[in-house]
Amino acid sequence: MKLRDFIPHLDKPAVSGSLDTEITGLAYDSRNVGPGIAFVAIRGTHADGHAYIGKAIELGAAAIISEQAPAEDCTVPWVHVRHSRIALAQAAAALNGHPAKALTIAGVTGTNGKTTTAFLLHHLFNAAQMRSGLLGTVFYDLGGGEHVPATHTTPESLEIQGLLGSMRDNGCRACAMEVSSHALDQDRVFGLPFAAAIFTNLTQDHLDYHGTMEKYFEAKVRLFQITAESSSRSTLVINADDAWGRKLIQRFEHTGRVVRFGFGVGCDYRAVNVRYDLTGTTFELEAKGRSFLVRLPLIGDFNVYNALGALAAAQGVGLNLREAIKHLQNAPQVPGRMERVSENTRFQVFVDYAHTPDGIENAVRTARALRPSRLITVFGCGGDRDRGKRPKMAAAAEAGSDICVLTSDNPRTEDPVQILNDTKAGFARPQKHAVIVDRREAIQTALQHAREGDIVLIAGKGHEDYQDIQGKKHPFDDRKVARQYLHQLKAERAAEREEKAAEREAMRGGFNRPDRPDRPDRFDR
Ligand SMILES: CC(=O)N[C@H]1[C@@H](OP(=O)(O)OP(=O)(O)OC[C@H]2O[C@@H](n3ccc(=O)[nH]c3=O)[C@H](O)[C@@H]2O)O[C@H](CO)[C@@H](O)[C@@H]1O[C@H](C)C(=O)N[C@@H](C)C(=O)N[C@H](CCC(=O)O)C(=O)O
Ligand SMILES: Nc1ncnc2c1ncn2[C@@H]1O[C@H](COP(=O)(O)OP(=O)(O)OP(=O)(O)O)[C@@H](O)[C@H]1O
Ligand SMILES: N[C@H](CCC[C@H](N)C(=O)O)C(=O)O
Ligand SMILES: [Mg+2]
Repeated sequence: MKLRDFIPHLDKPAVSGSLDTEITGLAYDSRNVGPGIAFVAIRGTHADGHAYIGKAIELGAAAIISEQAPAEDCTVPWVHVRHSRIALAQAAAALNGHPAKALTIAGVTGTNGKTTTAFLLHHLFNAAQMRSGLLGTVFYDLGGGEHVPATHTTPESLEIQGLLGSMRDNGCRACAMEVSSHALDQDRVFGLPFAAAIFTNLTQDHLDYHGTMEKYFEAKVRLFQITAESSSRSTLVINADDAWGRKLIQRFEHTGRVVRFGFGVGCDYRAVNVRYDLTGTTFELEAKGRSFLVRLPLIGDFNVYNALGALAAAQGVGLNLREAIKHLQNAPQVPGRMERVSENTRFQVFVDYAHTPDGIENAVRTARALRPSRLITVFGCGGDRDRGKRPKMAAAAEAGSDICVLTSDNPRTEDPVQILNDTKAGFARPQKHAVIVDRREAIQTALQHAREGDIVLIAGKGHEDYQDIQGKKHPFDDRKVARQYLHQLKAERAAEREEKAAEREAMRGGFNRPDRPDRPDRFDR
């Protein structure tokens, strides 16, 4: 593409240099610049990309897109824009041939439930023969049969546009994507024509980044602004049981495109008569004046919300509701979300991604609903993240569990012991719980102490396969660690049983077996 081809897609840019310059790619990091690449300078939380323009020119940048005007003696083509993040999103869309136009995109935002809801929608699209991509925390599915590891829940606009381009090239017609508050704040999804937006809920998280709940909420609101503006037929699917959800409804009620979901009276998609078992949930859906029986192979009342949101959005973008309900019963297990890792054991073990006070409260309540003899909860709090949530997570874990085992969860650059101390402060009865820095040891201790009928809930890391310590990702997967140890315990217990059986056999042989003269019966002596 020539530089001139980008210009109509940008907002009133001031251009200097040759418009015939060939641009083969874009980069927002100077370290990825080379000949043919236009460098887009963006301001970040740690650095200002404008400080790296010199570096980008040294590396052969074909052009610069910047919020600053060029120096008078600058010879490199220069595009001066008002917002370089927005320019990045616009230029990336143009470079990839506006792939979003070929896709029905549904965006999911909220503190908890984005991954699960996006998974459900992705499944519903595919089951309706509408090949779908997926962008989210666990992996990216580009419709080509293989999963791409996720770098972010919602990557930078340049990556998003490239990923959407691959989806389109692979024959996708839809995309279910998680939209994080960071992404909204940083314009990573600028210009995407969302056909539906879903709001799951809003509770405390990421205050290290947003500062206040109000600002965190305002970031979420942007998805609904973008969606409302994207087309006159877009659908705004909002959890009406959530207090912030109701505020959102108030803001967008005038558009006539709000669809409410929840358990409350007055919801357009309402769940009643919910029943749980070890493998899933059954409920009645009241929608459009009709009632449907829904079977969801996921446990937890929070997943009823996720299913309602997914069904409402699916219908909003034109899928048949009855068909969607039928397909929901075959929805996949979301990796690391209330994932049962125990089989044929005397107690149950679940791995879950709860890493907020609300997430912990929900996961613990779900485990409780399965009526364990005791609930043992292993959890920790991430380093370099919202510190205010730490004691609240401890209080939530303690409130629903019989015993907590507090441990590390990605300490990142913080001192793990300090994180444990911050968290422990939220326990009302700290003496009841164990604090074990090493996560493997913590999981093993919980499993070792589990008795028949107990549930061990291992929360916080879900699908993650690493433990981030001082910026280094050490391989660590809660599910593997638990399974390995369960096998070890099983083997040890089998060996113990064999040993006891052998002892009993030996005793019996010694006492009662006249055919063994070497082991005379005690009573014969
Ligand atoms: C807080 C945050 O969102 N940070 C993101 C942000 O980085 P930053 O603002 O710190 O960037 P910076 O280091 O200040 O640099 C500013 C600019 O200078 C450039 N630079 C920098 C150095 C250099 O030598 N040359 C150069 O050009 C950088 O590439 C960047 O463009 O922009 C980067 C590029 O897009 C992101 O990779 C980075 O994500 C970091 C890794 C991160 O951890 N983000 C998390 C918090 C995040 O986004 N999470 C949400 C999910 C949250 C949830 O829902 O739970 C997500 O969507 O994944
Ligand atoms: N609708 C919901 N309401 C409250 N809690 C939920 C809901 N759905 C899931 N959870 C809990 O939150 C955890 C995270 O769920 P999920 O991964 O779907 O959310 P997410 O919004 O994608 O999280 P993240 O922003 O970290 O990617 C789950 O493991 C579960 O414990
Ligand atoms: N998207 C969340 C994930 C948290 C997962 C948890 N394991 C942790 O590290 O705190 C974050 O980056 O804050
Ligand atoms: Mg997620």
